[in-house]
Amino acid sequence: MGVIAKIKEDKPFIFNITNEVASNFAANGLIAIGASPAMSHTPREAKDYGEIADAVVLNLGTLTEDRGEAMLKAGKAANENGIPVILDPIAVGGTDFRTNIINEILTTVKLAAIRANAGEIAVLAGTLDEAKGPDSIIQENDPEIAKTVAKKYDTVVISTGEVDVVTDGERIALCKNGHEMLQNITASGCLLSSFVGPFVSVVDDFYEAGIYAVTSYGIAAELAMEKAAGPGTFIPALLDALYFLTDEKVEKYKQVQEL
Ligand SMILES: Nc1ncnc2c1ncn2[C@@H]1O[C@H](COP(=O)(O)OP(=O)(O)OP(=O)(O)O)[C@@H](O)[C@H]1O
Ligand SMILES: Cc1ncsc1CCO
Repeated sequence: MGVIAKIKEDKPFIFNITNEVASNFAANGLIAIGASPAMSHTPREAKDYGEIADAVVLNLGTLTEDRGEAMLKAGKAANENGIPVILDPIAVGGTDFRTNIINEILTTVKLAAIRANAGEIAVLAGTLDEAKGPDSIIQENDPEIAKTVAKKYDTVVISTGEVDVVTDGERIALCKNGHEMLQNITASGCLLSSFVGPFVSVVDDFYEAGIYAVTSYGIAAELAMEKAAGPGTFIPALLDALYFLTDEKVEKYKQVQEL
């Protein structure tokens, strides 16, 4: 059975501690691909959700003390139950508050994948001091930098930009699907981070799951732009394209180069 068909059959439960900019969009995107999302950010239910989810997504966008605490609790509960955890370290290096919590997550939670833009990945690698802001791309997407981060944290890295890099520290794929209109709406990266959730829940090899997720998302963006007039109409068109995406379309349109 194809990966998307399996997601539609399993309806994986994706627990998201995400930011309020992305929350509604990410929930809709997850429903569109066939997953079942929950968004919550209180530390009081993070452990319970972290124990029963099929994947957990930790997104540092609009960070608060409570959200940081909830992320650590959910991440640890997921680890204890063998549930994959995805980290989106938004604007790492930008403030001490978020950098410290991101470092605490990185050192105490085992991650299935880190999904971030190329600038954020460079900060995690130590080759750049700060990722400017949540929406910025300030850096060429360098596969070697992504590989360094994957090795450092023993995880899959999904480093996004015009070309997305997916690596587990050994294997590297350049994923070329996508559309620049993704840059003209907010939270397209946040939705992608949540979107990786259902893929790591149904594909055991998280590197392959990452490739399939970014490629599917990129193809949906390309198909959406066949209908959209600009950023405003692109958002619903992207949700439509995610809803109608199939494994056959992914096979037909995928542009993946393994190095
Ligand atoms: N120049 C580009 N051309 C085509 N697609 C792009 C380009 N830049 C980014 N993308 C795509 O946009 C999506 C989001 O990636 P991006 O690197 O912008 O994440 P981000 O900065 O974390 O986003 P956000 O903070 O807005 O949620 C990815 O699917 C990526 O492939
Ligand atoms: C704009 C914005 N601010 C905090 S999170 C977020 C969404 C994109 O990262």
